[in-house]
Amino acid sequence: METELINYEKITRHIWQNLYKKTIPPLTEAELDNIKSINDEISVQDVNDVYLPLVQLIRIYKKTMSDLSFSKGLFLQKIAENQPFIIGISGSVAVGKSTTARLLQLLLTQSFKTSTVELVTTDGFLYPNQTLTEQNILHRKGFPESYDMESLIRFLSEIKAGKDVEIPVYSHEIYDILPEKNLVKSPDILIVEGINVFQSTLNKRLYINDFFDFSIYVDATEANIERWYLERFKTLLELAKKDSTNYYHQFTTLSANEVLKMARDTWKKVNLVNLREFIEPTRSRAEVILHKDKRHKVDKIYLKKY
Ligand SMILES: Nc1ncnc2c1ncn2[C@@H]1O[C@H](COP(=O)(O)OP(=O)(O)O)[C@@H](O)[C@H]1O
Ligand SMILES: CC(C)(COP(=O)(O)O)[C@@H](O)C(=O)NCCC(=O)O
Repeated sequence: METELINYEKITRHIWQNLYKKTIPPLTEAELDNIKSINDEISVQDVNDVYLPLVQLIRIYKKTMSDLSFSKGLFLQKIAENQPFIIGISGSVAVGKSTTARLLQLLLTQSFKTSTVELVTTDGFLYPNQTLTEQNILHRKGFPESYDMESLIRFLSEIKAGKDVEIPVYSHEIYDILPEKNLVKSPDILIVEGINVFQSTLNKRLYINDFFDFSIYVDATEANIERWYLERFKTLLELAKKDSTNYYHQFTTLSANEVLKMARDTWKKVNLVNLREFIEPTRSRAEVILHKDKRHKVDKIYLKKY
């Protein structure tokens, strides 16, 4: 990991948490309640020590992006359009991407009071089960070939151009793309979260990173991520018990041991393979790497130097 991250500044939590400490106002009760509504396990200490300084850093990137775009406009003797600021968040399945993304959406909404902040997950760009089955790659769901990357890039390009865009939605409950679409109204800030956001189209001509103004990789050890995956799997099955339309309902009659075996199998044969072959190799495309310990507490931060 250390040579791979040669162009990163490694920052301990202790140093990071003291950055900007005096300029950040403490969270209000209402703001704390909002955070707990995302996931009541999120540590308030982490929000204060790690995520609020991160928001300050994003503020710097946003200002720089807008200054550059203004200067480019002067050079071209054209009035620069206001472009949305796009943040990409990647990492393994079950590492905590969606929790981080929702937390960041909330903190950015609170911090940039006049800006709209939208969040999109890239699972909506998975091919529908029918297409995956026709191509005999249903078992490869989550791997690069299972995503319609051209569509994802078209979406990002339209958002950059300031348009409202309709996108497909994936349901974990149904385990497929839903028939209805979601309208993403042209935002000031867009967060795009998914295992594939630092990857390219299959022909390697276009890289999704080119659309990002800031990017985060959420990192942890394989053993911890596996544990979070297994725990989440158990919760999903619990929730599916009463809902016969849920994809996981069919597994709710299995014994606890059988469930554990099945989840371990999926982790080992699908998600771990995907992590090692296609997700972790994209880690060094992120501006910031947030490394979490076994309790989801961020213990190390890496910031790209150049
Ligand atoms: N900061 C956090 N604090 C506590 N639990 C977390 C945190 N981030 C993620 N989790 C838990 O870890 C599991 C995986 O998180 P999730 O955001 O669903 O991952 P991903 O979107 O990467 O698949 C979930 O059970 C979630 O509740
Ligand atoms: C839909 C996904 C490919 C996307 O992962 P996510 O962006 O939700 O982390 C993944 O959650 C998934 O379903 N993988 C297939 C193997 C499994 O059922 O875990």
